[in-house]
Amino acid sequence: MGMKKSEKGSKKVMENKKNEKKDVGSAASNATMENDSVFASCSFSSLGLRPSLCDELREKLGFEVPTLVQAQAIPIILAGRHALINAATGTGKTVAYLAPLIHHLQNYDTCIQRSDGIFALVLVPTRELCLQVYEILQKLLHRFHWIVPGYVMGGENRSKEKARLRKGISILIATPGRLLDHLKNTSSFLYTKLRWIIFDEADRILELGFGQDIQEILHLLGSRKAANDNKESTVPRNSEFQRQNLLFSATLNEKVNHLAKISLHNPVMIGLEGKTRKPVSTIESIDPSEFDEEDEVKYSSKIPIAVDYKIPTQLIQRYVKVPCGSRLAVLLSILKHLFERDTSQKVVVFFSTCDAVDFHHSLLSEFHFSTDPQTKERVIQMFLGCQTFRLHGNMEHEDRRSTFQAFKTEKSALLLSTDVSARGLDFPKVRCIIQYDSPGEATEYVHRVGRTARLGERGESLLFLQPVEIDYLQDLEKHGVSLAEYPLLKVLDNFTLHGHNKQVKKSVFIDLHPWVLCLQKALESFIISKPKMDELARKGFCSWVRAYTAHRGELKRIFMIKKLHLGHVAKSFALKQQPSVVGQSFQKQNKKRKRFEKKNGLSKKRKVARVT
Ligand SMILES: Nc1ncnc2c1ncn2[C@@H]1O[C@H](COP(=O)(O)OP(=O)(O)OP(=O)(O)O)[C@@H](O)[C@H]1O
Repeated sequence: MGMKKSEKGSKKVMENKKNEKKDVGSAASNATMENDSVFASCSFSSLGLRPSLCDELREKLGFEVPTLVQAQAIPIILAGRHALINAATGTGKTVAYLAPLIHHLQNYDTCIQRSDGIFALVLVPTRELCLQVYEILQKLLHRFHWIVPGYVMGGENRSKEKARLRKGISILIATPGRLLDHLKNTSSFLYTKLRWIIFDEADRILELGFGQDIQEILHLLGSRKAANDNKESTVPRNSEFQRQNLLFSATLNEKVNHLAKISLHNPVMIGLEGKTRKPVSTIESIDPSEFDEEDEVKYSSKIPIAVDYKIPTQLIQRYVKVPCGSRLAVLLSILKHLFERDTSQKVVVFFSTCDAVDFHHSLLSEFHFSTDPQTKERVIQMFLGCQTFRLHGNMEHEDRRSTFQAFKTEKSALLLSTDVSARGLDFPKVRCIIQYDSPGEATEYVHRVGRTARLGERGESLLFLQPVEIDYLQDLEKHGVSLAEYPLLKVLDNFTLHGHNKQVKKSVFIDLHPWVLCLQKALESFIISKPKMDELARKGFCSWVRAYTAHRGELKRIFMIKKLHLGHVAKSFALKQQPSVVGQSFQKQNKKRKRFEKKNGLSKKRKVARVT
């Protein structure tokens, strides 16, 4: 390779670096930082990217101008700085890191070769995100055929991955577990020329419990420094370049702090306005030359964490308060309303467990409904006329892959998913996000709703809360997220029940609303008539209760299983009775709940509410 062999090559790299540093300032002045706009008023070439790459961005991805985060991050990354980048969901962070890598790799004097091994490593939390980044990379590298993209991830065939690594990959996208596996067991995996390590959705990687793996990966790659020390690991490596590590997420929390400390050297912060000692609202203020030794110590010892999360300003965020026993009927009603309002649209519903996804998926794929049970000639039709997909971590790898691709390309469809879809996935034209099971941490709320309203497009989100969970809104408020109430009764009143819709006085109580009662009855009859569905409902119920008890920290106070009536939870799975074989722990929880109700006089209140 050129720069390894020739002095001229390395001189050129140095010269390029100097020019890149100069470019930081000039690009900065071109990027207009308007708060409400997604795009910057400058061109990709003014950020310092090579013309051929700018052509590729335009021709292969259709990107004419950079987004704001791209305008901020690209010059910094081109300048070789470590960076921590925080920007709202759907604002173009992927290309913000891919473009500078490709710029550098196409810039080398002599073309890089497969035998050089990897130059850049992108770590992502999920398989779907791995594939998504790989696809974008493939498109961007179309004309730069000598730069080889590749991926390794859980679920794939190890030997095939080994073979691909042996042949050589220049930019590798990986999930942490599988990467560590190859680092330890694939002798032909060459990473002596590794120059960039990028953590996409850094906080999620850590939340998924990959912290230990990441430390080991950084250590094996020779890119880890001790937490209290700015020196990098002494693991030998053969690289003419300085390492450059980058951390990206729409939500940076305390967990990222340690990772930043051990992996970033004198980082530039982007998108943490007001939280850093030096404001970073303009690029000029983060000119690398401004950083001194004192900054370095401060920045590396404590990364400022944004308290307020960035949510697309055009997103309409609402919550709906639903009594536990009516949750299922209300979910189905809202979905029906959405797909009748707009027959061509995409909606994602988030659940807390894989079993809950399976149950609701089977139900929605099979449930028929007639609003007129009296007439002889009943018109029985599918309750929802749209195509329904499911996605979760317990699915077969290939099913997961095909669902992900199919939902991407569909024009109108419903996706039922666990949080495996919450991070980074870019499904075009998703119009509405429903969080049927609450997300727990506010960060997850932000990422789930971030699957809509991407890149300035419109979108709406709806959070289901039970009356006893309503304090969760305050938790979101603490992060600057406020939600308006969804007009549920108005939506329910619009459904017609043949035979008695005009006469029936509409109820102000959701659980006594005639439409809800009728639908709930039909759902329960449907489940009872299908043993397979009944089994799925029971499994869904059990895993839901387990997940509910797993809320952590502060949230335990809000999501308390003992505040719930398990019979009502069973109703939300269209089960007439609470499953009897639910294990000792649930029975214990039930007793606890009863004691709690007795102590707080809740059971009386409940009875009163039912009478009214
Ligand atoms: N400069 C651009 N011009 C037009 N479209 C763009 C541009 N940059 C990115 N996009 C598009 O914007 C969408 C969001 O981009 P991307 O997935 O990179 O966002 P993100 O910030 O990483 O989101 P998340 O936080 O959810 O991971 C994608 O569909 C992408 O193709």
